[in-house]
Amino acid sequence: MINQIYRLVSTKQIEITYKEQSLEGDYIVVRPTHLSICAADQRYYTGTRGKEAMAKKLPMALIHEGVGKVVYDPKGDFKTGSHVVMIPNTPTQVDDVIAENYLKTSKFRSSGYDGFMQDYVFLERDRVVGLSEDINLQVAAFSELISVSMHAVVRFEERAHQRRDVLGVWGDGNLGFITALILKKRYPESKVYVFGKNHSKLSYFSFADETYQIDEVPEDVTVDHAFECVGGIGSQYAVEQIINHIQPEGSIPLLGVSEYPVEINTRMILERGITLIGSSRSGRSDFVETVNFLHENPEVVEYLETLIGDVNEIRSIDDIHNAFERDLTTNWGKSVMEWKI
Ligand SMILES: NC(=O)C1=CN([C@@H]2O[C@H](COP(=O)(O)OP(=O)(O)OC[C@H]3O[C@@H](n4cnc5c(N)ncnc54)[C@H](OP(=O)(O)O)[C@@H]3O)[C@@H](O)[C@H]2O)C=CC1
Ligand SMILES: O=C(CO)[C@H](O)[C@H](O)COP(=O)(O)O
Ligand SMILES: [Zn+2]
Repeated sequence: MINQIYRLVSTKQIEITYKEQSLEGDYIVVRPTHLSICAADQRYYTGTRGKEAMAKKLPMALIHEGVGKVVYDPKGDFKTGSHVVMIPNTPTQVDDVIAENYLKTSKFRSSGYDGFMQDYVFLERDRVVGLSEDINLQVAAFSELISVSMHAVVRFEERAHQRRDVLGVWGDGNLGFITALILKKRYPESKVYVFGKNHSKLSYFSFADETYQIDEVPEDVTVDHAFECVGGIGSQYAVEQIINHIQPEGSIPLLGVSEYPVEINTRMILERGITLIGSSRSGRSDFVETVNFLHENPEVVEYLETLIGDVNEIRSIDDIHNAFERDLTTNWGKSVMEWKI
C-alpha cells in the first residue's frame, strides 16, 4: 500500500512523502487518531533545535506522543478498531543491563526517524499497548509524556535513599504536573512540594501539599529529593535552587532538556553528597506501567484532563501549521491534534 507521511523538511515547512509499505510481515498497522505536541517537536518545528541537529535529523515526520486505532494485525492479537498507544522508542538490540531508551542503537521517532504524523504507522508488535474502551483519548494522547515521568520515578525508586518525607518538583508545566501527580499517588505518605515561576500555573497543582513561586521560597524549606522538570536555560536556575534546598545525600532526577550548556555547582554536589540521575524518554515497561496506572486510577485521569490545552482537528497541512503555531502561544497544557487528515 502507499502510505502518506507528513515530514518536516526545514523550519516550519512540511511536505507529504509517499512511501510504499508492505502488509506482509508482522507489523501492526495503526491509524493515528489523537496526537500530542511535545516541546521537542516544537524545537524542530521552529528550528530552535540548532542548525547541526536540523541538518542531521530532517526530513522526518514529527510527533512521538499519540494513540490510534488498529487497522491491521496479521496475528489478530488486537481487534480491528481497538485503541492502542504507540511507543516511539524502537530498540534494535536487547541488553541485560541498559534500558532500551538508553541504548545508542535504539531509534526514536521524531528524533531522526519518522514520527506519528502519517496516515498509517507500521509498528513492531511490542511497540503498541492496548487501551480500555472508556479511556479519555485526549489524555491518552500524551501517554508518552506520562511514561517519561513514570520512568523517572521508577529510576528514582531504584537509586535514591529511602527517606522520602518531602519530594520537590521544580517546573510548573506539563512534565512537572505529571511528575508531581505520580509522586503524590505513589507516595501518599510523602509531602510533594512544587516550585514554579507562575502563580496561575501553580494554582492547577491542587493535589500538591505546597506550591512555591521560585522567587518567594522561604529559606528554611527543605526537600529530601528533587525532580527537575524545567528544561532550557531555566534548568540551570532550577538546579542551583534545588542545591540550596535539598537535604544532604538527596537525589536529583534531571528531566528537562536544554539546548544550552547548563552550569552546575559541582562543589556543592560533592559537598552535600548529592546524586544526579539523568532520565530520558521511556520504554515498553514504562508504557505498560503507565497504561495500568491510568486504568486503575480514574481520579488521576481526571487531574490529567486539566492538562488538555488546545484541541485541533487536523484535515490538512495548514491545520498542522495552525496547531503548532497555536501551541507556541498557549500558556498552559498540552496541544492535542485529532488526526483526520
Ligand atoms: N526527559 C525527557 O525524556 C523529556 C523531557 N522533556 C523536557 O522537559 C522540559 C519541560 O517540558 P514541559 O513540561 O512540556 O514544558 P513546559 O514549558 O510546560 O514546563 C516548564 C515549566 O517550568 C517553568 N520554569 C522556568 N524556569 C523555572 C525555574 N527556574 N524553576 C521552576 N520552574 C521553572 C516554566 O515557566 P515559564 O513557561 O513561565 O518559563 C514552565 O512552566 C522540556 O525541556 C522538555 O523538552 C519533555 C519530555 C520528555
Ligand atoms: O521529548 C522527549 C521524549 O519524550 C525528549 O525530549 C526527546 O526525545 C529529545 O529528543 P531530541 O534529542 O530529538 O530533542
Ligand atoms: Zn517528548
